[in-house]
Amino acid sequence: MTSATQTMIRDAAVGSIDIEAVSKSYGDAEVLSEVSLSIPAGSFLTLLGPSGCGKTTLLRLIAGFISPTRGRIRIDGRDMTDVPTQKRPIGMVFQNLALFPHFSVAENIAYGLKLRRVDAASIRTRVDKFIHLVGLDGLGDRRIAQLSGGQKQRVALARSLVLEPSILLLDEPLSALDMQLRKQLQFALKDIQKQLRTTFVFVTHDQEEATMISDRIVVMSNGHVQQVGTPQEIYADPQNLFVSKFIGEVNQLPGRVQAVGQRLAIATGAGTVDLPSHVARGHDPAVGDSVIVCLRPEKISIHEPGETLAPDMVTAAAVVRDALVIGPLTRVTLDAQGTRMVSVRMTDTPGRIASGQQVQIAFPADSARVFAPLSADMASAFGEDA
Ligand SMILES: Nc1ncnc2c1ncn2[C@@H]1O[C@H](COP(=O)(O)OP(=O)(O)OP(=O)(O)O)[C@@H](O)[C@H]1O
Repeated sequence: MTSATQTMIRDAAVGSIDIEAVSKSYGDAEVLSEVSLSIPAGSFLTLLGPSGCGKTTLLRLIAGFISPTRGRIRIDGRDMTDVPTQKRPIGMVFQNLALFPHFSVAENIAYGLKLRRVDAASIRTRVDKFIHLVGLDGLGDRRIAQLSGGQKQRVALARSLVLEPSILLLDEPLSALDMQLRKQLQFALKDIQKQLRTTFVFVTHDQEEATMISDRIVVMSNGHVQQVGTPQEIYADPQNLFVSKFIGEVNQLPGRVQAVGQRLAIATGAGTVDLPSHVARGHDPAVGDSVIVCLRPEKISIHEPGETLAPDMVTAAAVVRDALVIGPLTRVTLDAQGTRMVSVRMTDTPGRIASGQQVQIAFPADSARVFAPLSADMASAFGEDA
């Protein structure tokens, strides 16, 4: 880290946000329901969910563009619910950049400082610092019209950050960029956030993007928070079927509960599976309940029929449909007695895999998760009937 960036590091104690039981209605329609969320100062938090789930509404509430119907919003412990936007310690970056096209990069970045009547020498130093921070060295004199989409987005970022807000709100800032540029900017954003320790609240509907850049993710649907956690927690231990399906790929075995107690016996199309009862999430399954057994593809291993496996492995007979090599990983699609399953393994894993091959698939019993089926409104987010 350069000494220039060191001087910009803020006190990590500022920039915390507390959202307390916030609801927002438009007419009869409640678009956010009782959302409570604590965002620590200096963290990178992402609001993730399908279109229309309320991400932008929550961001606009934090910004103060709109007011909650119920609930309070605090910043650094201070009630900001009725404080106007310009008095909140907040900067914003949107997909629509609203840069001044005929101004240079430096003039765009300097704009907010000039409005604040900062002296010319300080403006020059700060603009140079932030041009460097966002990786635009040497482009200060370029017109905005002469920049690529990614470079423009970097200017927008610098223009907000140069005002040194303790919180930066970012609403799908990368969604107009092509994949490669998007990846570069994701790394740049994460790096800049780490250096400055500004609190970033980032909105996306792209789960891969959320997983790449966030310290913590808030998964939302239909105006409700479904789960808050690190990307790893949310992937490894989703608390309901919506989160499980929304983050990463998941195999689903619909089934009916046959026995409960210390173990759960669940009859599925691929046979009866016997699981420890602690793998159930979000509900206590009862005998007769319809449930969905979920498995991440990397938890499913492929073996010769009849091969003896460890006692904690759940097994089922299956036929290989196809195997696709994607660099270091091979994605194997299987038919487990009528249920489509996907297994992902390292390409250099020993053992032959060929279409039509009869195999035994297996997974550790405690790697499964058992959920209640999706409600109709949640199923619609995946284009499904419940
Ligand atoms: N001013 C408004 N008046 C009425 N309804 C609104 C208004 N603003 C948003 N909504 C509704 O609130 C819901 C949440 O909208 P919001 O923009 O927060 O969703 P989002 O998760 O950001 O979606 P997207 O990813 O598509 O931007 C939607 O059903 C939307 O139609």
